[in-house]
Amino acid sequence: MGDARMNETKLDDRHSCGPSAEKPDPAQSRNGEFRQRPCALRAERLTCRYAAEDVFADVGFELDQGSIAFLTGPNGAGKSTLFRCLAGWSAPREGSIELFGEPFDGSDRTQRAIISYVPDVPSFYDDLTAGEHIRFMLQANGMGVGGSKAQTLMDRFGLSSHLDQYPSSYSRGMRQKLALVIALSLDPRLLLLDEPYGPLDPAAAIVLSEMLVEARDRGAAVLVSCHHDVPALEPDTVLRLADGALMRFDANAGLSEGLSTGLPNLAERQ
Ligand SMILES: Nc1ncnc2c1ncn2[C@@H]1O[C@H](COP(=O)(O)OP(=O)(O)OP(=O)(O)O)[C@@H](O)[C@H]1O
Repeated sequence: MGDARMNETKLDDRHSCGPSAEKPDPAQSRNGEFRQRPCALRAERLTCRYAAEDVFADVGFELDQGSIAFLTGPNGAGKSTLFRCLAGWSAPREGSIELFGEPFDGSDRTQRAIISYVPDVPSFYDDLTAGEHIRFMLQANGMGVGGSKAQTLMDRFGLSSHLDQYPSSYSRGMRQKLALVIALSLDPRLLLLDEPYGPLDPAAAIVLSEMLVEARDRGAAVLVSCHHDVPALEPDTVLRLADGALMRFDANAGLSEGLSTGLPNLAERQ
């Protein structure tokens, strides 16, 4: 289920990723000028490990507001581990995360409130129906339950007639849709989705893509992990995590981090 959020935050409160006077900024371009752009998320030199082994080391990237990035990579590369770090669910062994220009370690509720994170296997309360989950999450985040956004999202996913059922009686795809409805109905400024397309049928996958484009259009930053091509969605950036390192492909420039060609298809990137 999406991360609990305590405050509603306006999306148009854009923060520039420009450098502070105190420290050098990795956004500095080759000619020494700074790229002033609205950065939602910045990870610097992240290292995560389980027991004595690093899953990845020295990983960094930026995600702009109003943009969608795909996170790809083979099984076990560390995508879910990276998501948990970015969502503040676990601490990196080394490195730092900035959320809209402020240091983020997951301890600040106001910061957590602007993130919706849907893990690869969303979990739900046993004794709440789908409708009760939605109302609970909206109330917990100080949002009115009378609004139609969650209802509209349920309609679009074909779940409206299942509001009174318990998620435990849902199929895997239905549970994924419910988690996505909750995450999106909270109007997050940063949306972290770990393999959301996996259990969705082709029609639902297109609906999700439409929802993510709408989220991007209203200024949200979206990071989505995926193993296969995603229908009806063009990312702005593709990140590939493999062998403990992160590569970045810019969808417009088609070039980054030493890669000299445009975007290969996702299957080639696995
Ligand atoms: N709780 C844990 N304890 C120990 N090792 C773990 C734990 N969670 C994950 N790992 C290991 O960390 C590595 C990265 O796992 P992770 O789930 O982040 O990869 P992934 O890229 O999301 O994989 P997939 O594409 O299969 O979902 C794997 O080798 C995995 O076995």
